Amino acid sequence: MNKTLRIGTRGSALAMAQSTWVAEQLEAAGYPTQLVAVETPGDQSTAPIAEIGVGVFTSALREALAANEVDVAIHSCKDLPTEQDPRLSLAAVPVREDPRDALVARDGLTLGELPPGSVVGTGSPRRASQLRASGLGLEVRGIRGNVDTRMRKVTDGELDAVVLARAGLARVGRLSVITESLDPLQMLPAPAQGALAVECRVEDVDTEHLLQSVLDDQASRAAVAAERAVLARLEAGCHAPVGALAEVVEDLDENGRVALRLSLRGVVATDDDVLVRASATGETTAAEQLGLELADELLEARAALLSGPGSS
Ligand SMILES: NCc1[nH]cc(CCC(=O)O)c1CC(=O)O
Repeated sequence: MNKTLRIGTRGSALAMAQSTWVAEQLEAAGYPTQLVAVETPGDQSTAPIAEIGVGVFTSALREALAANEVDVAIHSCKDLPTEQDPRLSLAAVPVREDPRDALVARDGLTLGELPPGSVVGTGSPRRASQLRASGLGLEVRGIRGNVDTRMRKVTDGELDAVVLARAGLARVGRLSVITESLDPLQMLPAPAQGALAVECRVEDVDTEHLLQSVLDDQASRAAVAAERAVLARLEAGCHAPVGALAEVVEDLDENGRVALRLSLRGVVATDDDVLVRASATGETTAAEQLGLELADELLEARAALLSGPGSS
């Protein structure tokens, strides 16, 4: 098979970097590619993402793919809605970037060095809840815009710091602006942060196999499946901010033998920024099940907290 693969991409610097990387992998494996620009309403809007919905960045690309205008769609996996589009197949989850959130602060400061009252910008309710729960006395302010717009607010002195996905900065070659990569204990990343999702049409099995064999990474796919299952069940049960992170680790299986297992952590915030946490370990082959079980644990713990002694 040597037809040119048409790769649909958004025009932002991050999207172009991601699509170019995928194209390079495919070209290196002997498959000719062509990048096709697709505009999405999410790139035009300046409203908070929490209001316009997470699908804004991905739906136009998915429509172009379903309509056979392109053969491959590349998304940031964390921007993808949790329900699979029945017309499309998630053909590959490539090796994931470092999933941590990153602090970009004035004067090279780390999170712990920011004095109480410092103003930290983020448009993400998940990051906001974890920042307010940190006990550092930080003031959180909502922001949006591309990486440069957000960072300019720090250099201009309007904000003391912003929190961004480390992976986004890595992909556009801007790791040097980071003043601290935040430990997941302090800031659990969004489900699937740092991972790409590569989709094709469900009936295009040749492309599906090709994408899978060249690009798919089993450990990244399992981790993302577990994290997105946490999100899917929590979306159904409440609308609170969610963080989740799964990692493939060496552990003992049920028979006491060393095996690669999936270690999963989750956090959900209450309306007044109390954080409820849970963790679990399971088979990499049952990633989704592990995520669903962890979500149930989080929902129960959250319900117990909200109805517990002290509340009326
Ligand atoms: N919500 C926008 C978005 N979608 C994916 C990334 C970064 C790359 C990634 O997480 O894969 C970002 C920017 C950010 O959160 O700072």
